Amino acid sequence: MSWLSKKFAKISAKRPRPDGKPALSVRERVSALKNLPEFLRLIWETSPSLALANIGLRLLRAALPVAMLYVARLILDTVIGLARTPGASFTPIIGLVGLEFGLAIFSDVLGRGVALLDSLLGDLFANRSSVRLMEHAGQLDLDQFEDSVFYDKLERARRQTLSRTVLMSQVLSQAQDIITMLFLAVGLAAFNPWLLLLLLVAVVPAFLGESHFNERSYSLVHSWTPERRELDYLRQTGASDETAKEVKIFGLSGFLIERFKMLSDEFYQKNKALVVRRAGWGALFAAIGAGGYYAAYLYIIAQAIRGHISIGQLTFLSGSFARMRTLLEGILSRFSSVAEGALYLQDFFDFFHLQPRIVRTDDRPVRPFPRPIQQGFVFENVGFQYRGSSKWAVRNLSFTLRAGEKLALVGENGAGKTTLVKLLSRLYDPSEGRILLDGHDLRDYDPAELRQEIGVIFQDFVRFQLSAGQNLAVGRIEEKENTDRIQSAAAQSLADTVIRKLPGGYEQMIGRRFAGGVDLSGGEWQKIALGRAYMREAQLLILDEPTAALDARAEHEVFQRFADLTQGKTAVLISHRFSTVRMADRILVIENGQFVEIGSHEELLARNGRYSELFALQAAGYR
Ligand SMILES: Nc1ncnc2c1ncn2[C@@H]1O[C@H](COP(=O)(O)OP(=O)(O)OP(=O)(O)O)[C@@H](O)[C@H]1O
Repeated sequence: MSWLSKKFAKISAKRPRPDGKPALSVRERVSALKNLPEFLRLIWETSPSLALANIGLRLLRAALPVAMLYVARLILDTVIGLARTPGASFTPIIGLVGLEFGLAIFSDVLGRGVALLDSLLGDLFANRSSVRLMEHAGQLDLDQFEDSVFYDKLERARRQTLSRTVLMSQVLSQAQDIITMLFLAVGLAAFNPWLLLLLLVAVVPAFLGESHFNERSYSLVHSWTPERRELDYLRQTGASDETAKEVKIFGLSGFLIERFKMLSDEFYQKNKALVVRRAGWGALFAAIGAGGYYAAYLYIIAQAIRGHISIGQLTFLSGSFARMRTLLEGILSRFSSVAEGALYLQDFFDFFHLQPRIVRTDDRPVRPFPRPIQQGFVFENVGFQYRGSSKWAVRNLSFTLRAGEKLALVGENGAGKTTLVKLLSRLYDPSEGRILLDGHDLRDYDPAELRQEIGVIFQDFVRFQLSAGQNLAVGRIEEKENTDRIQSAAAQSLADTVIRKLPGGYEQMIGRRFAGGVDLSGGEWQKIALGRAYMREAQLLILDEPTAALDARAEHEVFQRFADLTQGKTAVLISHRFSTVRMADRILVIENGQFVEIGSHEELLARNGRYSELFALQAAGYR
């Protein structure tokens, strides 16, 4: 078995069988309907005026079919009457035909009005949902983004924002058709109530079939969310500017395509089996429905032949029956797709029910943030495990980051340096132990205020596809219009030398994603990202390998400036270059997430421990 097929077999084994027992019980499906009131409330809030207009037009539309059938009946009876009376006047028939014409035009106008309002309301709703989605995602914790179950929820919610507008039209059309049905049912019941029963017999099998297949289809799509996400990822990786370079160099195209084909083919086959069965059963149920209609038709014809009803009534009744059958079929099958839509809605709401844990809560009194920080940060036996990982990324970490000191973190790849920085900025909370700021747990401060006081530039900083000025301004987005501040941050981080060379200066779009964008070298991007740290008036600055891509001269200059510009501020530096590290007041060495030693460059060299060993190793490389 190849590596790929083994991995695939593992995935398939984990997934509930879509063609086996349904993933969701009937009770769950019915209970999903409880999401509809909340959904309708959201639609109403999107635009009460559009929603009201929509309901008004639909109510009018609901009454039209019965009115049109009734006019048609009058026309026929009048025609037959006129045919039997030689020399009779045409006037009544012209009036009736004119009325039917008017109703037809009115119906068309109403139909277009409803479609227009649906589309406007749907667009507004989709926009509003996307905004809510982004707002909510912005409040969630970083570790929630690193969890694949969360990602599946996010993915389903994202897909929902657009397709829910379809559900909206369906729910409204459902209400409209039910009202039309009631009007028609009154006429039919007055003639013979048994016809209503016959109608149900003709339609119910189709409804049951539809609901069954809808549920299967939902289970299939639901259980395939991770793979569909992978398919999107493969499609994106196989054809995007960001990956093109490595895909080409390593000849990965075939590998990606093979994986894509395998996954997409399996989904296609599963889905095909389902739709083929659905089509077969659908045809059978449609035949039962047609049988019911023709039985009723025969009965009504017999009544007309016996002279119990007029020809006009015959048309009215058979028209009502045919119309009701289509309506009822539509209502019932729409009911199951509304129920299905409500299931998807559950995913949408599930995402919004996810709550961040790192928030300001009422059960802990919030301390005002110290300005300035007096003592500093104390790590007390801090340990952290990433979600879903049994390994400790850091453990038993105890040390002090004094106020105003420059602390460098040294350790091999994977030692836990970035994790430590994420704990310091409360992107995560420790799994054990605690971090104190001026003697109080970090959790006693407002996380938003804490983050305002911390400026972090990560090694994998984001290359925003925005203008050069905006790329700096993201460090303090409230100041995006403050050109003086942006330019001074650029000067401090040496980004000004990069921006000066750009044809559009600060307005120049950078990155290649959009038209007119200019790409930068790794070091140039880094200088710009570094400028973000200077945009902030943070008391604690953290630079996680901020100079890795800089040349030796630029790095030296950056750190000279950094030392000057952060006078009196607390700073944490992560670097693999000892020439940089030695500039710090103290150096903390960690290994496999554990504390090894701490002290100044000279102290650590004198101690002859791990630091001096690593230092000697790097120095040897330069000799
Ligand atoms: N999001 C994550 N989920 C699970 N494990 C993670 C995650 N990020 C890091 N780790 C693990 O935690 C440990 C510490 O990683 P960390 O990124 O803190 O190391 P680092 O010292 O910054 O490394 P480097 O010098 O390579 O940047 C590593 O074993 C890593 O595999």
